[in-house]
Amino acid sequence: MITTASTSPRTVAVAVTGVGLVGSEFISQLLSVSRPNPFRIVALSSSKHTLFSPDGLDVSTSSWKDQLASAPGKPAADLASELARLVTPAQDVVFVDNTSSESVAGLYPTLLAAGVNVITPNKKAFSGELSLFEKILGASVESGAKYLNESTVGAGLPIISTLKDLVATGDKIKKIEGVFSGTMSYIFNNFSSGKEGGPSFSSVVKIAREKGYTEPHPADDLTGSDVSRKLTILTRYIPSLKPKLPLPAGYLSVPTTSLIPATLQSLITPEALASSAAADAFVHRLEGSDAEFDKMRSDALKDGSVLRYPLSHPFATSLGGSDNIVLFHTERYSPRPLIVQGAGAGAAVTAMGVLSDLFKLV
Ligand SMILES: NC(=O)C1=CN([C@@H]2O[C@H](COP(=O)(O)OP(=O)(O)OC[C@H]3O[C@@H](n4cnc5c(N)ncnc54)[C@H](OP(=O)(O)O)[C@@H]3O)[C@@H](O)[C@H]2O)C=CC1
Ligand SMILES: N[C@@H](CC=O)C(=O)O
Ligand code: NA
Repeated sequence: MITTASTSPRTVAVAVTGVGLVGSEFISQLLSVSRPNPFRIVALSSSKHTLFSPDGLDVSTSSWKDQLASAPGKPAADLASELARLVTPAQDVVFVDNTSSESVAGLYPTLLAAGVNVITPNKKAFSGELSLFEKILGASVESGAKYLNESTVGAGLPIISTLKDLVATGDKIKKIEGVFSGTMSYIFNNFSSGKEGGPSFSSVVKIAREKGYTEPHPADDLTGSDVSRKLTILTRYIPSLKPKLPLPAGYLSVPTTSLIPATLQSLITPEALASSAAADAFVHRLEGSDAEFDKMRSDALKDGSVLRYPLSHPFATSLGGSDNIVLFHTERYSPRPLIVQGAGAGAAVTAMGVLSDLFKLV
């Protein structure tokens, strides 16, 4: 819980779990916060190694990776218990989950119940079983600890905060439309730009991955499940759309069309989606389907379309890079919608969203 009335300067104990693309960039941004930096890093952890010091780690941008690599492991649940013990009326504790792990997401209710704030770009807890989401809400209300997840939709773009503000101030959401995938945006902006020919589909997916736009396994983007998760997250902030319990296992409310070629379908299993070796193999195998995607591109052009919209649609040519665009049509923002647009994927903008959530807490 964050309080404002205090006579001594407060510091905030921050534990960072997941030090991949977004996590590393987040640590770098956090360590670069201008003085006085209110944040003290008490833990850094990957799935194999954990650095933990209740008084604050002595780490720098150039040293933390080596320090972490030589540290022993600690299960995330044990770290959660240690963090719970750090919560006192004088000390705020924040758990920052930069993984895409469901098991780490499953710890949020326990952390929140113990008064540990949770900040994350991980979509799993907010787009999976509704019962987990409800436990998160309940634990947060009961203890006063906050959870903030701006980067789960549109990376650092203010989409969740905008939606929450609209709802909290009594506006009525009529429709939300947009482009919710940085990866899809990048792929289609570069693969099918409305001109004859162009790069191969697999090469563009590979570059999107190298640029850090894709999920750890790019199939999570190409199946549409990443977009489905984001839309599910948004629906949960719209009171009139709140689904009713009980929901079937694995429930996701938003159906999407998959771009995975039929020949590669068998590679997409839950185990594969959690494996970086499987992700490498998948991207490699995608080359075998390039001719299929070339044909889709030229067929679309013959119909006066790019591979997502007719050329006349504003989204067809007005977006570049990994841009997302979200149009909120509401009672107040009508007939012209409130529009949020900008890069919707990549380490820098995602970590910025996570760090800005941290600033919102203090
Ligand atoms: N990339 C982007 O543009 C955006 C990403 N996001 C989200 O940000 C999150 C991170 O993405 P990204 O950095 O690209 O993914 P990465 O795969 O690069 O990083 C995730 C890290 O989590 C670690 N990890 C996995 N399980 C655990 C665990 N149990 N405990 C500690 N660490 C663990 C993995 O490493 P190891 O197993 O080696 O420890 C890995 O390094 C994801 O949830 C993603 O959906 C959200 C918006 C945009
Ligand atoms: N893989 C995602 C990253 C952000 O959520 C995307 O491409 O949008
Ligand atoms: Na966002």
